[in-house]
Amino acid sequence: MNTTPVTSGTAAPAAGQQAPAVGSVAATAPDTIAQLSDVSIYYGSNHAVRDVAMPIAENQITAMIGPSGCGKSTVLRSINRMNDLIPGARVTGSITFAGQDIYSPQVDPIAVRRHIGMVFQKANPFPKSIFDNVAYGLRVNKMTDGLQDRVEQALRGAALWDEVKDNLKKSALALSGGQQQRLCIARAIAVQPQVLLMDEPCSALDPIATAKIEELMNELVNDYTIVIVTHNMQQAARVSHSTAFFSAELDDAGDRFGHLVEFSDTNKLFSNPADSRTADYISGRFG
Ligand SMILES: Nc1ncnc2c1ncn2[C@@H]1O[C@H](COP(=O)(O)OP(=O)(O)OP(=O)(O)O)[C@@H](O)[C@H]1O
Repeated sequence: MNTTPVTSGTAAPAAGQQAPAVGSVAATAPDTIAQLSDVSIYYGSNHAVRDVAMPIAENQITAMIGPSGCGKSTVLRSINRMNDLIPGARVTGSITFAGQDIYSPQVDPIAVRRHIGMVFQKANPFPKSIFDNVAYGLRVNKMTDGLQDRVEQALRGAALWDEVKDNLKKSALALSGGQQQRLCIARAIAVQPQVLLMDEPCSALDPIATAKIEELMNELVNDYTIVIVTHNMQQAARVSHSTAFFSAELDDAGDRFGHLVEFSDTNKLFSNPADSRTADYISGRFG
């Protein structure tokens, strides 16, 4: 991997090129692009998530499952420093990306978010044209050489090009919910990140649109590393290579906190979980 630091001066790659990797890889195994170690996340005085340790494997899909409030979205957002945008939120422990601690003071969170993009639960296109939505991040990141090509590539990558190529000037808000979510994926991949974080990307979609996104994820994983939070255990079982099962417990003071119960190969987690709490959850006895 390249050793470009995550600073605001990170050079933009040319159209068609993958963004350079960040940092040295000395501290991580070759197929581990990110590593969470002893991660705790606070909202003010609320120690909401405790002691999470898990790897994120490169060019694989990692799923995070667990009951509501166990901290899945909180952990997901910590992987690209989106929690920085929430007043009072704080992360301790370490999260490395390509061997570099993304919370180190030298690291620019905006550069982190260009390398580690995000797609949200509810499609959130800007009230702009389809073209301008995809071009948005490219313009912000000054990646405007070959802009038309970059937009086309991103829309092709998100399996949306054929449906919109004759209407690029149309408002993104006129697209269907599933198309809007694929547009948001196109917007995220346009700046050529290495990791895509997806927070329940199908929860607002019907089964057909959901199937399209799952199919798309299977294609995207050839070029990107994907981490998905999902409430849908079947979805996690269908699409992911590894699964992290989170749960929530009460501490001695009666405060509720989320933690990682089990992380393993998806097939193993669903067929032969190591922890009885995982077994209870996946069999529907809890949650
Ligand atoms: N912006 C926030 N400000 C304060 N507390 C928050 C915030 N977001 C989450 N929390 C708290 O952190 C804990 C974990 O919430 P989080 O949304 O990460 O869980 P989750 O597993 O993703 O839940 P769900 O499946 O319902 O989306 C909860 O106690 C929640 O109240």
